[in-house]
Amino acid sequence: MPELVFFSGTMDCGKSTLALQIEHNRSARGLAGMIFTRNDRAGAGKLSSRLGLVTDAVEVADAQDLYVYVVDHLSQGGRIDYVIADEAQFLAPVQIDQLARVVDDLGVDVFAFGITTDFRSKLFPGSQRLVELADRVEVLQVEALCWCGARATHNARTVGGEMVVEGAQVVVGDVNQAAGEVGYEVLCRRHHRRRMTAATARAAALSPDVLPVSSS
Ligand SMILES: Nc1ncnc2c1ncn2[C@@H]1O[C@H](COP(=O)(O)OP(=O)(O)O)[C@@H](O)[C@H]1O
Ligand SMILES: Cc1cn([C@H]2C[C@H](O)[C@@H](COP(=O)(O)O)O2)c(=O)[nH]c1=O
Repeated sequence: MPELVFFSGTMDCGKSTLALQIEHNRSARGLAGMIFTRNDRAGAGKLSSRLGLVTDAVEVADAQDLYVYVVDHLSQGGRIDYVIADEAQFLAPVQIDQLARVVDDLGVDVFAFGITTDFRSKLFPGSQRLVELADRVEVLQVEALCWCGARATHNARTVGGEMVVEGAQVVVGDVNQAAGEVGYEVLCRRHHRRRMTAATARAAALSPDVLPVSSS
């Protein structure tokens, strides 16, 4: 049975790497994939992983109908055995419905990859629709870690290392950004709730208030 599968996790947990591996394994066996992406850090029309691999992809536009795109490709004699959609959190809910239709009406597997929640721990609309429609939601096996060593489950947006909670839902960026820049850090829920990033935890540990009291 063809499936709509949502591979979800925090930022930096290996989603794009897995997407590239699925693409590699299937194309190595002569299967043809259609790869969609949106707002990849490597630029328009790219699917990239932090491991350095990158491949060309179709950059999805705002109002693009993904079902029609796939049907057009097939009717022009193209072949599509599976679809990969990376950065799927940035797709509109209606585009997720179109991907589900690709599975149901065309019998093509769709593998979608994305983060579930934003920096405020609210669902992205595209991810919400994926959770609602997917045949399976798969959490990636290689877990990203919070600075405390616990499994990271949440994405924090940072400015100069400090967590911020105001701003637009979509700001393309990366983890480990230079000081002063807008970046992201993955945290466990406990530290996301307390807005405690690696930098603020380090600063708190160095604060004189928490140094051991001298006996002299
Ligand atoms: N220098 C490195 N050596 C080994 N693994 C790395 C290195 N840099 C990144 N990674 C791996 O790549 C993962 C990020 O992969 P990526 O596909 O870009 O993540 P995602 O798409 O989920 O944001 C990290 O969690 C880590 O496992
Ligand atoms: C939490 C959060 C993330 N983003 C952006 C930042 C990155 O460009 C992508 C996630 O990419 P990754 O391959 O999973 O690392 O999403 C955003 O726009 N808004 C957010 O709240």
